[in-house]
Amino acid sequence: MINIALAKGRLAEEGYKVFKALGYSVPAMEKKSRKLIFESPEKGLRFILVKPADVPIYVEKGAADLGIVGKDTLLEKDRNLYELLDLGFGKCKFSVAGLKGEDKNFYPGPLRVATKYPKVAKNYFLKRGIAIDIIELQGSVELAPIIGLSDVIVDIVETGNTLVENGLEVFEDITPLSARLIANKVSFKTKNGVMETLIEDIQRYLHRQDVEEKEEDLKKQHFAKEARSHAVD
Ligand SMILES: Nc1ncnc2c1ncn2[C@@H]1O[C@H](COP(=O)(O)OP(=O)(O)OP(=O)(O)O)[C@@H](O)[C@H]1O
Ligand SMILES: O=P(O)(O)OC[C@H]1O[C@H](OP(=O)(O)OP(=O)(O)O)[C@H](O)[C@@H]1O
Repeated sequence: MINIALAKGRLAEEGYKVFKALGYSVPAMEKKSRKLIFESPEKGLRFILVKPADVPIYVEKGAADLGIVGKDTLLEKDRNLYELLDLGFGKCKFSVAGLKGEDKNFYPGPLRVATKYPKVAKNYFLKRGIAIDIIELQGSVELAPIIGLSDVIVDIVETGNTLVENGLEVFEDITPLSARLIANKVSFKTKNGVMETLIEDIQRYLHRQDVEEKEEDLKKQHFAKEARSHAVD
């Protein structure tokens, strides 16, 4: 049996879609419920739904053989495991942001930084040689600069809507992020045959997705060109 830890929330949904597309569906998972564990003995899989921040520890300790989690969580938790694949969904970035128009020179500091990701923030500002005070929050970090709790935030930005709607803007981008497939180091060796098949299946699926996306882009470009040429006629 292969145990797979999925980060409850947006990544679990996308992650499950990958397994479903590969024929490893577990119909019970598609129903709305409060269940946290789903087995498919005939397919040799068991999915467990855990808090995003807990996925790395489940995998490091071997409670899960595989996991799907954001690169943001991997950078923050820094656990001893294998990062196998970039799954291409859950795309966003880590940024430093603050009140619009207040992108001040960060010196002399210390800069007050509100974040759910203290390790990432410390590493980033350490490399920049900027002294900081971390204000660790569990969410809604965009509030901190608005009410004067911090000078800036370090957080995930996807569309940028949360920043805009709260009168903030990106000052600096730190790094791009996306969902990753991770593995327990021992399971990777001992359950090698089954794991390898699963990983190869996922790789083939990602490749197909990539090709389909490129074809779709080409089609869009073609139609846009046609529309432009008709407009000129
Ligand atoms: N706006 C976003 N766009 C794309 N991916 C995101 C976005 N926000 C978060 N993610 C990714 O999804 C993961 C899970 O985020 P989600 O919002 O579901 O849970 P969370 O708020 O981090 O955790 P919790 O449920 O414990 O509060 C993040 O770790 C990140 O990789
Ligand atoms: O750029 P956007 O598309 O607006 O997305 C960014 C928002 O998404 C995440 O919040 P989440 O929904 O996880 O809520 P949280 O504040 O509880 O972390 C992140 O912390 C930002 O607040």
